[in-house]
Amino acid sequence: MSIYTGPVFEMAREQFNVVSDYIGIPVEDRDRLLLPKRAVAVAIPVHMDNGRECVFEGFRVQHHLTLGPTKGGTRFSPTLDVGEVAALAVWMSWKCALCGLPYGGAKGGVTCDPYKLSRRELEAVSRRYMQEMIPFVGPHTDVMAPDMGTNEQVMAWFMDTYSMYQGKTVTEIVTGKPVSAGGTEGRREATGRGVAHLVGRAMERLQMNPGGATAIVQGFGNVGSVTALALAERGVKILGVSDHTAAYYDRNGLDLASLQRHVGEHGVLAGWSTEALFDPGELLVQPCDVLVPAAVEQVITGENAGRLRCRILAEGANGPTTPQADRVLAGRRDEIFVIPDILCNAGGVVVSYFEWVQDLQQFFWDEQEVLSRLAKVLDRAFTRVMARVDSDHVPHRDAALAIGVQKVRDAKKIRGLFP
Ligand SMILES: NC(=O)C1=CN([C@@H]2O[C@H](COP(=O)(O)OP(=O)(O)OC[C@H]3O[C@@H](n4cnc5c(N)ncnc54)[C@H](O)[C@@H]3O)[C@@H](O)[C@H]2O)C=CC1
Ligand SMILES: O=C(O)CCC(=O)C(=O)O
Repeated sequence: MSIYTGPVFEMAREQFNVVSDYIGIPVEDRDRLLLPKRAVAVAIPVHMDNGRECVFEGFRVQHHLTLGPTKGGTRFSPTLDVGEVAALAVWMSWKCALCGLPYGGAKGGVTCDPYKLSRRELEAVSRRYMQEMIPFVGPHTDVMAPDMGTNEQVMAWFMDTYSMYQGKTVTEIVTGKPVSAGGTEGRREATGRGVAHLVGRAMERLQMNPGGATAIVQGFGNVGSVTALALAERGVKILGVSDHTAAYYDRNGLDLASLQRHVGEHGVLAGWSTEALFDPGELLVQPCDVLVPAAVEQVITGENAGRLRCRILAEGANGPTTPQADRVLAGRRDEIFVIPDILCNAGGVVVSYFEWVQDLQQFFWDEQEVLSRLAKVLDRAFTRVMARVDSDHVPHRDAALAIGVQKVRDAKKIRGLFP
């Protein structure tokens, strides 16, 4: 029996099969493309502040090494399992290939609740996780980055731990580090800014004006908060936001600066206001021009997809939309413009690629250079996806996935990995 089980991996498999049918990949070639090259599971013993020892489970899944090292984030979440990590690694592969990055996909993480760990405990978990992973990662093997539940500080601890074991500083072992520790300008904001940039491209195509448009954002961490701010900078009014502790809605628009101050002080949205409190489940189906799921998987489902009242669905999160929802949305193609996750949130890994390149060269760019290169890569990917949608009349997700999957398949074929 496969170790890759669970609803999130099944979702990645179903999407892959839909696209394989579309581009004609024989059934017997599919496992070679879908099943990860390697999966590592480690135990992470940590002395907790209460004096007890707690052993956390950690994972790293490297999907394929055909185009270069593997690349992808690290997730700290209480429900994480190897099936979810593998799905996220598979999606990283298609994303990197779609954007023309010289990487395979990877993902990793620890089954823990970062909101319940003290700073000392978080540092201990982070350092021990990297220490256990040292034999399996490297600047030309597998390069980690942040994902849900981790941040620049965790990346700095990863880099420091790896470097201590090498006896020298190896900044290129992880991306998403603070600028002061060898990171690049623009990485922290890259995913959210990329989402807003692509919303802008979608609006151009739909002949919509961002000034006066409205948005709702689920998730108010790195991706959600930066997306909300970047959309607001373009003139979009933010009507609703949520995180795992609270949801707020105001049809006149929310005060983003105040929300950000609150999260900066308290770490979560809860406690910001009593008047604007809203039912989190209902937030996604409120009328708006742009809906941005920027938190967990599988929030747009077969049940609520028919009730969405947005014009653009911009998938900041990985895997927010189930295949059942995709079937509903396919029937609503003229009403809802989907920017699929592997395109929509690619800004993060694109700037991670720039960070890796800069670290390898020890030659650093200014923020303007990072941003203009980011826009170029995202524009190219957007144009390619839209060209495929126009020529083949397929849903946007299928077009994006087809480009990514085909690129990996071609590389494997030319290297002789298929009979
Ligand atoms: N950080 C990055 O550069 C990238 C992140 N992503 C994806 O974006 C999503 C968010 O990641 P980050 O912002 O980095 O994580 P984060 O840890 O900074 O923030 C996650 C946010 O989601 C909220 N959240 C968690 N469960 C929720 C729920 N059930 N309902 C509503 N909100 C919930 C949290 O409270 C928090 O506000 C994930 O799907 C991640 O894989 C994708 C590409 C790059
Ligand atoms: O920046 C990276 O390398 C990966 C970011 C990530 O985890 C993602 O795009 O889902």
